[in-house]
This record gives sequence, C-alpha cells and structure tokens, in this order.
Amino acid sequence: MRKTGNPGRAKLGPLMRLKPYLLRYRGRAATAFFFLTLAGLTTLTLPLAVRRVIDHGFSEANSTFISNYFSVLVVIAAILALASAGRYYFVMTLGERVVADIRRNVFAHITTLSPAFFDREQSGEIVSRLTADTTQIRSMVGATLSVALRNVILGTGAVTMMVVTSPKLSALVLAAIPVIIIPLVAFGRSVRKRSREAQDTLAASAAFASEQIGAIRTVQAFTHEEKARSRFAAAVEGAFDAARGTAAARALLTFIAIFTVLSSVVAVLWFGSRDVLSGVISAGTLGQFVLYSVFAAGALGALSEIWGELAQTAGALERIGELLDEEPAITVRQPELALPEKPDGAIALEDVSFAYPGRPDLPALQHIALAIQPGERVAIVGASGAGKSTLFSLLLRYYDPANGRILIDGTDIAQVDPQGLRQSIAIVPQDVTVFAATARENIAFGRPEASQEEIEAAAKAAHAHEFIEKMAYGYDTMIGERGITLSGGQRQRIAIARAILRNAPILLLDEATSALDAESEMLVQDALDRLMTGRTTLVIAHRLATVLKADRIVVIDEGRIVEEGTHDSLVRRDGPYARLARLQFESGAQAFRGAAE
Ligand SMILES: Nc1ncnc2c1ncn2[C@@H]1O[C@H](COP(=O)(O)OP(=O)(O)OP(=O)(O)O)[C@@H](O)[C@H]1O
Repeated sequence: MRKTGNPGRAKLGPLMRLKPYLLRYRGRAATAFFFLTLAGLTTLTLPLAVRRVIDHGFSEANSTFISNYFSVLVVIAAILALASAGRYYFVMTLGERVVADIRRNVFAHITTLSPAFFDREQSGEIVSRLTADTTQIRSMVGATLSVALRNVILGTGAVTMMVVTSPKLSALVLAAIPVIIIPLVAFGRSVRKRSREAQDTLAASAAFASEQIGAIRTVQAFTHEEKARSRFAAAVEGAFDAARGTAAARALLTFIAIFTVLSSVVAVLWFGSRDVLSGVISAGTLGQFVLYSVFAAGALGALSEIWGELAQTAGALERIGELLDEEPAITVRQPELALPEKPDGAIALEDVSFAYPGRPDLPALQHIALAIQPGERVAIVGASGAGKSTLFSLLLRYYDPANGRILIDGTDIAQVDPQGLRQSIAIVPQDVTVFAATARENIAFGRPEASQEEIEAAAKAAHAHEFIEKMAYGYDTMIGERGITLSGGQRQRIAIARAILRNAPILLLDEATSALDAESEMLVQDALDRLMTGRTTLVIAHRLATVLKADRIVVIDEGRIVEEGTHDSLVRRDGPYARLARLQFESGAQAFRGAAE
C-alpha cells in the first residue's frame, strides 16, 4: 500500500474520512448532540447555586429558601442524569454504527482488488487494518468525540460564565491559554506519528501470526515453534514499545496541560481572595468563579487528552485510507463490451507477452499466439515455472498482458468486465480450497443459487455424492477448517462438482500432481471426462491419460510456445515434448498402464 503519511506535519486530515459516515447518521448524531448540550448546560448551573447558597448563608431565616433551592437541585440532578445516559447511548451506538459501516466498506473494497495487490501485501496485515485500526476509530467516535464535545460545551460555557462573573479575573486566566495550546499542537504531531508506528508494528505481528497459524503443520514438522514464538514475541514487544511511546507523549501532554491550567486557577484564587477582602466582590462570586475556572480547566485538560486521541485515530484512519485508495489494477477498457450470455468458448491469444508486476524484468510469457476452437481440448505441458499457470491467470484477467490481446468469441477481454468474463469460465485448481462450511455450501460455491437437486446432480457426476452421503450429516456435514478434513481425491471431486455446477463454456483445469490411489484416480478421471465434455478445455497436464485424450498439446518453455501437436506426432519428432514426456510421464508407471489400455 502506498504510504501517505508525512511525519513532519500533524495531520488530522484523515479524520475527514469520517464525515460521510457521520452525515449518514445525522439524526442519531443530532440526538447525541442534543443530550450532550443538555448535560453540559445543566452542569453549568451548579456554580450559580453554590454562589447563592454561600451569599445567602445557612441562617435560620433562610431555611425555606434553602429547602426550595435543594428541591430545584434534585430536579437538576435528574436532568443531568438523564442527559448523560442519553448522551452515552446515542454516542456509543453512533460509534458502533460508523465502525460497522467502515468495516463493511473496507472489506467490500478489498474484494475488488486485483491479485497484483495481494502479491504485494500480506493478508494478515490487511486483516489487521480491518480489525485493529477500525477498533481505534470506534473508540474515537464512540467515546472521544462525545467527551470532546462535552468539554467544548463545558469549556466554552464555563469561560463565558467566568467573564460574566468577573472580567478582571477572567483576563488573568485567558492569558494562560496560549501557554496551554502551543504544547498541545506540538505533541499532537508526535502522537500521530507514534500511533501510526504502533499500528504498523501491530499489523506486522498480526500478519506474521496468521501466516504461522496457517502453516502450523509445517512449523511443527520442522520444529520451528520456538523460533516462531520468539519472532512473534519480538513483534509484539515492538508494538508495545511503540504504544508506550505514544502513551508517554500523551502523558507528558496531559501533565503540561493540567499543570498550567490548575496553576492559573490557583493564581486566580489568590488574586480573587484579595478582592474579597477589599470588598470588590462577594465570597459567593469568588466561589462561583473558581468553580467555573475548575470546570474550564477540567475541560481543557480533557481536551488535551482528546487531542492526543484524535491524532492517534488520524494515524489509524490514514492506514485505512491507504487501503480504500488502492485502485483495482484491472479496469475495463472502453468501449465496454459484454460477452454473449452463453459464449461458444472460442479462445484466441494474439502475440501475448507478460511479466509479473513484482518481477518486471522476468518475462513470464512471450509472444504467445494460440487459437482454440469451441469445444477443443488443449493440454498445456511444460517444466515447472514455464508459465502454464500464468496463462490461466491472464485468461481469468487476474492480470492484463503487457502486449497483445486475448479474445473470447472474438471479443477482447480487456474490454469485458472481469466479473462478466469469469462467469463464462469454470476452474478446477490444483490446490482445491475447501471453505469452513457444509459440503453443500462448498459445492454451491460454483453457483450459489443452485437448488439441492442441482447440487446433488453435480456431486453425482463428480463422484462426490458417494462419500458425502457416507458422512454423518450428509450434505450438511461441516468440512474444511472447522470440520472433516477431506482427502486429496475428495477435494478434487468437490472442485469438479463446483465446476459442473458452474456450467461454463470454458474450463481451466490444473491437474493435480500428487498421485492418487488407483480407485480415486479412476473416479477423478471419470468425473473430469464428464466435466470436459462439450466445453473448451485448457488443461495443465501432468498425466499421460490426459495428454493422450487431448485434441492438441501445446508445449511451453520459458514463457514461449515451443511445440504443438498430438502426443504421437510430438513423440515422433523427438523434440522438447518427447524429452518432457519421458521425464514427466514415464516415471508414473500407473499412468503408463492407463495409457496402454
Ligand atoms: N505472482 C507472481 N509474481 C511474480 N512472479 C511470479 C508470480 N507467479 C509466478 N511467477 C513467476 O513466473 C514464472 C512462471 O510461473 P508459472 O506459475 O506460470 O509457472 P508454471 O509453468 O505454472 O509452473 P508450475 O508447473 O511449477 O506450477 C515463474 O518464473 C514464476 O516464478
């Protein structure tokens, strides 16, 4: 992600990103504001009461007055309590609402980004932005903003009342304000920078943890637990150090603010007491004034802490902003075209060259020219790293070629919306992802709106029905991470069922390299044959049976097509294919048996 932070300036700019979210909940925000103001104003009436009680004294003659007065105070207490409760409820729910919306938006945006982005970024780091950074925002909108507003109201009210009560004493207090504001601004900068650092470090540790947890078997097999533990501990300690730095900066900020403010109150009290002695003001007025100063001081003290919090949230919002500003690398070239509802599945690659963004100097594909007829079955063969998977990635528009065009039914796919394009393609990958869901949901991934009958029909055709039926809850059995672990052959059959359900005219098949036992192999092969029938199929072939059945074999080496033909013709030529075939296929005695039959 592009880092947009400029450590030299205290930028609260990222906070503006909250504006549309807050505007969306105007009503809720207005209600919260109403309760906030009410609570603030009610608090401001208290010093008035104190003055009157002091000036009128506690003499016998005034007992009725005092009784009435206390009844009024009870009413004020009730209003204050109600307003505070209302403020809490509306402000907190506003915070939760805004964060829920931000999380939704950020995740929705992430799903639109191209694989090039995910090549670059670690998934754990992205998830951390989605969770930890948004939590920081919740605490701000939910609590800080309300405390800030309350203190702004209290502070302004208190200062106004101070001026009303005694302009002379107020002037003294106001003189102290710049002394308080200047360090506030200066420290805000350092807090924002440190907060950004803390969140970055935290995200890095989250990324590391999610990677290690995902690969826990490998970690344990290589007895790397201790290494993993100490690396994570170091990352967490790094995050702690950064957080401690933020806390220290904020603590210092709070110290300066509270000390300067309270000393000025003490100074006022000293000047004020001389005025009382010389009879310029009454003792009650001084009491009232001091209470207002304490309110104002408290408000300023709180605001200084809030300034720190705002700066911290700006850091978090900046990180989220970077994610939201990330543009999908794949765009639709104008004029946009749509593929036919049911394309025939003719594929043409015209002089296609491509290098991965992460390795621009290494051409992954060079000058590929290939025309595939609807319904044709083409096997792609090549050594590891030759560029076979890259070809699939370009057909799916995970990336766009640097040169040349890819056409489906004569339409340049650069002009087609990637989603529309992918509708017409079904894929059976080598490593099948099984989601933590039921068997039914895992198959329905191919077409979520499919009916139970369609799902079962697909499972039957893929030879998955038999083993699913044998599981404790049939199609409702949880599989994947939270349930039953499937064998390699079973996973493949789930993937085939998905592809059957998708019922797309083009099929991209990356054959599994791992050997299956004879029975699974037969079931998978049979399922694949059914799946390939009537579809344009590109298969990255690892089995002799597959190349033998292909209409055409395309041999790729170092990103170029080096040979094309049928198995027999290519073996006869005794070129690169013949060599590859001897290496790849002859070692699999099983595959050879299959070929001989
Ligand atoms: N996301 C990526 N970013 C950068 N380079 C990549 C990326 N994916 C693949 N490559 C590189 O591109 C080249 C072609 O890789 P590709 O995955 O297409 O090979 P392959 O023929 O499918 O290999 P295999 O049979 O081992 O899967 C390799 O050199 C590989 O290292």
